[in-house]
Parts: sequence; structure tokens; C-alpha cells
Amino acid sequence: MTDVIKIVVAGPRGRMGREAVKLVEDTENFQLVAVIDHKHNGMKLADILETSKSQVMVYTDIEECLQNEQADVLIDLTTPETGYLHTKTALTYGVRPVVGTTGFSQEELIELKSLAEAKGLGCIIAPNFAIGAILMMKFSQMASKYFPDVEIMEMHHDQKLDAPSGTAVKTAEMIKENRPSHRQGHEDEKETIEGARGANYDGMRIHSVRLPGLVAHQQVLFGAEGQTLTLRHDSYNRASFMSGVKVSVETIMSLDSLVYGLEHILV
Ligand SMILES: NC(=O)c1ccc[n+]([C@@H]2O[C@H](COP(=O)([O-])OP(=O)(O)OC[C@H]3O[C@@H](n4cnc5c(N)ncnc54)[C@H](O)[C@@H]3O)[C@@H](O)[C@H]2O)c1
Ligand SMILES: O=C(O)C1=N[C@H](C(=O)O)CCC1
Repeated sequence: MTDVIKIVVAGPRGRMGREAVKLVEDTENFQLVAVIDHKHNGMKLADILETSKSQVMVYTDIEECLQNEQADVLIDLTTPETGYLHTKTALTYGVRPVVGTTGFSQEELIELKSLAEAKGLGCIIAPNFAIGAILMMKFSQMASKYFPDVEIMEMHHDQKLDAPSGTAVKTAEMIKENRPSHRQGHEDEKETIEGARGANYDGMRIHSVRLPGLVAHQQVLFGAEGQTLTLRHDSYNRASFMSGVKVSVETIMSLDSLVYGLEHILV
């Protein structure tokens, strides 16, 4: 029999968090031991989340939670500031973080990487848990060797806090590994309305669309003489991310350092 993995979910009432709670409750060798919310300290999960019957405790303070509960893994699906703090605290307490929260700075990622290494603990920070999105990023990286002119258009629901999306940033980082650094567009181009050309990452442009009705979508557009290539991925619901969360929890127990991006653990 596989060992039981004891899990804390942070952000259980969020769009992603409630799916993660369901995943943990429905997976045989996963055990939910507590949740971390920004309110309702001391209540039971079932009292604050209509889709759960779980009697595990709600904590508002991660330190109190990790002192009181025996946990192997923290799944964090909160906000950029909270996610960073939770990841750091979990590592300090010897708990392995699986982080879907996006919007971390480069400095924060570097700091978390050193902390995970110092502690010899697995930590997975995945800007996108959907397998199709990972493939889109990998295909984009491959294509950029042959099509070095590329623009990324990410489209999300209008409640998203960070822009560009974590997926768009990760895609640009992966493309950068293959694409000779250069500025794109006309050398004399001028924006008559600020922001018209999008964010500039190593000469590539990233455009962020926010609209009600969207979930998570990204198009990577490549252009060359007389041709274009478009790679697109769409998540139509949050369940699309859960197989990636599951494989991350299963894999993290045998890791001893930080992995940034699911492409490193999908074989
Ligand atoms: N990696 C992926 O595949 C993926 C997919 C979707 C969303 N995301 C990211 O996951 C995060 C959550 O997204 P969402 O759509 O579920 O957002 P959401 O706003 O629906 O949920 C966030 C939850 O975090 C909780 N929260 C805020 N501050 C907190 C605190 N201090 N302590 C505990 N809980 C706190 C809120 O109560 C809320 O329930 C975002 O960063 C988003 O970009 C990642
Ligand atoms: O809904 C969100 O927010 C999402 N965020 C991730 C990102 O920033 O890339 C992944 C897709 C959904």
C-alpha cells in the first residue's frame, strides 16, 4: 500500500482551492489534515465550504497550523504575497510546498530555491498545472528556434491579480533559452497610447487580456517571411489543472530541491 500523504490546502474557498480540496478528499492515499483561510480561524472546513463535509480545522495563521498539525505537503492557491509567505514558512517547518499561486518575483523564486536546497526539501512552483499548457510551452520553445519573432497573448478572467500571467512569463523564459535575444518590430515604432505594444521581455511582447467569461487561455504567435504559426491552449474549467496538482503531490515526496515548472517532472 502507498504511504498516506498528509496535506494542508491554503485558499480552500477559492476557485482553485475548492477543486484542490475535492482532489485531496477523493484521492485514496491523500489525507486533508487542515486548511488555511484568511478568516474563520478555529472553525471546521464543512462550516465554511458547502462542497465539503470535512471536519478538519481552519487556520488563519500558517505557523499555528504547521505547529499543531502533522503535514507532509502544503498546496498553496492564494495570492502572490500570501503564497510567497506560505511557501517560505512551509519550508521552514519542513513541509513540502506545491505552489500554483502565480506572481512571484525573480528574487522571491531565487530565495525560495536556496531555502529548499538548504533544507533538502522538495518544492514545486508550477505556473500552470494543465498538461496541455505545458505542451504549448514546450512546443513554443521548440518553434522559437526556427521562428525567432514571437508575441504571447494571454487571456484570463477579470478577477486575476497578476499580469502577465505566470504561464506567459514561463513561456517567455523557456523561449529565451532558444531564441537569440533581439528587439522585435520596427526600430522607430512609437506607442501613441501607452502600453499598446504590451510588456517587453527580452524583445518579445506579452499582451494580457482580462475579461469576464474567460478562464485561462494563451496564444503564442510566431511570424516569419510569408507565414505565421499559432500555438494555443485553453482551460475551460479549473478541473483541468487537477491532474497536475495530483502528480506534483505524488512527486514532491521524492524531491530534495525546488522545481519551477511542471515540464521538469512530467516524463
Ligand atoms: N498553477 C496553475 O495551474 C493555476 C491555475 C489557476 C490559478 N492559479 C493561481 O492560483 C492562485 C489562486 O487562483 P484562484 O483563481 O483560485 O483565486 P481566488 O481568488 O478564487 O482564490 C484565492 C483564495 O485565497 C484566499 N486567500 C487570500 N489571502 C489569504 C491568506 N492570507 N490566507 C489564506 N488564504 C488566503 C482567498 O480567501 C481566496 O479564497 C492565483 O495566484 C492564480 O494565478 C494557478
Ligand atoms: O486563473 C488564473 O489566475 C490562472 N493563473 C495561472 C497563470 O497565471 O498562468 C495559470 C492559469 C490560470
